[in-house]
Amino acid sequence: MTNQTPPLLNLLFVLNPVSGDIDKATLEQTITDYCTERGRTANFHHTTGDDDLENLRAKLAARTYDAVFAAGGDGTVSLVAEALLGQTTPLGILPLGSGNGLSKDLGVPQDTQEALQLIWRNEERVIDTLQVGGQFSAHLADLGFNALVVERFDKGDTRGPGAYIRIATQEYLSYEPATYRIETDLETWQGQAFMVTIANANTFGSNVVINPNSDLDDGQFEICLIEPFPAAAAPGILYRLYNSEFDESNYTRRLCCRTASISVPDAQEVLVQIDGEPQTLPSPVKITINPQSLRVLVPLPAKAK
Ligand SMILES: Nc1ncnc2c1ncn2[C@@H]1O[C@H](COP(=O)(O)OP(=O)(O)OP(=O)(O)O)[C@@H](O)[C@H]1O
Repeated sequence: MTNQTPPLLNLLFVLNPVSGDIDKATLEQTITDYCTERGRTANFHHTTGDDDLENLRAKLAARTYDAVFAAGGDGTVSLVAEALLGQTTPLGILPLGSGNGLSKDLGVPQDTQEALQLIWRNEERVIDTLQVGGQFSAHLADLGFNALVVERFDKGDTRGPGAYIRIATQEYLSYEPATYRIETDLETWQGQAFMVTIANANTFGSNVVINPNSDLDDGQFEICLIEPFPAAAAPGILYRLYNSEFDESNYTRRLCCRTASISVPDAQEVLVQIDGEPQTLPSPVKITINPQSLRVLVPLPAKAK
């Protein structure tokens, strides 16, 4: 569902200074100039990495904004989305992270100057979000291989896509898939998996399409399984993942559902990656949907610009 918005005049930009290893020294001035030229007011809030959700909520409680833009990667987008959950204020995205998955799913331009056009040419879309083990997720969460790589990435000194690929290659060589038990409102599946993705959206920031042809606003989500595969099958699986052919592989399956519970038999806790952030959660991990819970700004369709 999309709606034309009234002019957004008073804007808050939530800036993550470290995301994506991108220098943002001149970003505030660029945004301020762009907004001033178009009769908008730009306000700024910087994340610190500590108590960011509480601090942002306090800022939003103290003053009303017409829209709040996340200027960072998926973690920053998720932070702002959670602060705006269930409210009428829309989320805008300036993609400035390592991967920027949700912005790609929403068709937001990856170039900052082009993305800034969202402040005056936009429409609003209302999307679903998820609760994964009690934690908010606007985009994608997973257990298994990717969660492990994200945890190692998070502990490392280097950000950006190059560091992610280097760690993934190292971890793949020694990775042992776990057994998962997945109970949804419709079915039960148990078996070994290389990774288990809980998908509200379609595409990882790396452009891997883990959940093709699914909607962000259909009241349901998908659990996308990649089962253990021989090394010789890896290039074929990767090819399918980059070409929206997830269901065409012999090693993949998708469960579509409204609620789910995922456990690793005999494990008390599991490592879960949620919107790019690694977390250790008690097993089983329960997943529920927050239907139509977040307003997001998306570009106007091409013919309406
Ligand atoms: N000032 C800061 N100093 C250090 N870490 C910060 C700061 N502000 C936010 N963070 C941390 O940044 C992380 C979120 O980064 P974000 O996801 O936006 O960018 P990214 O990881 O580079 O990109 P992507 O998620 O697209 O791969 C969170 O872990 C958050 O705690």
